[in-house]
Amino acid sequence: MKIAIMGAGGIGGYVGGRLAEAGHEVHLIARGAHLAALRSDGLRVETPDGPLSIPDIHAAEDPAEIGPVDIIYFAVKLADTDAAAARLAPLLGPNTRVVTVQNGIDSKNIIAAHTGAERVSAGIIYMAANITAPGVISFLGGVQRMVFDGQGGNAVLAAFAEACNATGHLQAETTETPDMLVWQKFVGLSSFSAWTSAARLPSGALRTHPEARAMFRQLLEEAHAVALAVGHDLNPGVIDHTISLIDTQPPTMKSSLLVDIEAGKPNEAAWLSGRVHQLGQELGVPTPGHSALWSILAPWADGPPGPA
Ligand SMILES: NC(=O)C1=CN([C@@H]2O[C@H](COP(=O)(O)OP(=O)(O)OC[C@H]3O[C@@H](n4cnc5c(N)ncnc54)[C@H](OP(=O)(O)O)[C@@H]3O)[C@@H](O)[C@H]2O)C=CC1
Ligand SMILES: CC(C)(CO)C(=O)C(=O)O
Repeated sequence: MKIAIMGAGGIGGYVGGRLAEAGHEVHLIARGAHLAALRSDGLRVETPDGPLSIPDIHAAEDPAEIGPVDIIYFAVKLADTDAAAARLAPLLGPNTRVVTVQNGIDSKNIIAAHTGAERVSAGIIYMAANITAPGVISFLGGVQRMVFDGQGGNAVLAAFAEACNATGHLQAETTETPDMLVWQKFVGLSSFSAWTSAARLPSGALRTHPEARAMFRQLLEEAHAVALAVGHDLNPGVIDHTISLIDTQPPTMKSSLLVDIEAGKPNEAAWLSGRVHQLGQELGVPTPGHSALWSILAPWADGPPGPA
């Protein structure tokens, strides 16, 4: 398949690298020092099973250099979504689909405003990866699973899921109920990311602490109540499911939000815990835990606060 990766960071760089390794025509869209390194030295992905190196990966800044593709795998941070989606036109052919597994509940609508809703397949990804140096992605190991909208058996999306599975690393499936999955992840991740980021601690140090553990459940309950108020009839089992998921992951696990804060980067808190707080206010659903943690995280949303 011909695949463009819009945003070749932790997620996009890893997924693009695996698909290129499997022989697909993958074009990474990047910028700045990362683009320069991709062009001069290629892509390097560090994994617990050893490094993956693709010296001749295609890397471009301008989508017009690439032309129409089968799949646009859309993986910029949420704050960059509108600007990046506005640049997709040269990549669109008659059957092109845009797969977004970005966190939060907003990316589908933002992208659709530029491409038309029929092209956008939204979903979720469970994996942890980040850029550790220009041209270098680090995958920490563990789960690497994505699920995205199959749009009633769309052939391009089905072929993309098959291509991912055939890498022997990525696990992909399509679903006909993507909103349910996106909201389930939103409930879990808005809570997990605020919990780990406000404490500046990985999950292991929090999940064994009784008060911190109780706060995680409270955050999940609040986000679940917001989802119900919006009209997403999520099973309350999502709360225990998320807790047991976190309990079975390595104790060193951090949210991508905490990784960004520690790296001094802008972060997605406004789209996660901040969004739970905002929806709670609008819908009259109490969210005291999220509101408190969002007030702690908000000054860091655009990067480290300046001097007082
Ligand atoms: N990382 C993770 O473990 C997980 C992330 N996610 C979600 O996946 C999405 C992507 O996250 P992640 O991979 O961490 O993000 P990264 O910040 O690692 O990568 C995004 C990349 O996109 C680049 N970019 C942004 N805008 C443009 C543009 N207009 N043109 C070219 N390049 C651009 C960024 O460049 P620059 O650095 O210059 O801004 C950066 O290199 C997010 O929504 C995140 O929540 C979901 C699950 C886990
Ligand atoms: C918790 C995790 C790593 C699960 O994929 C995630 O989605 C994130 O931190 O953004």
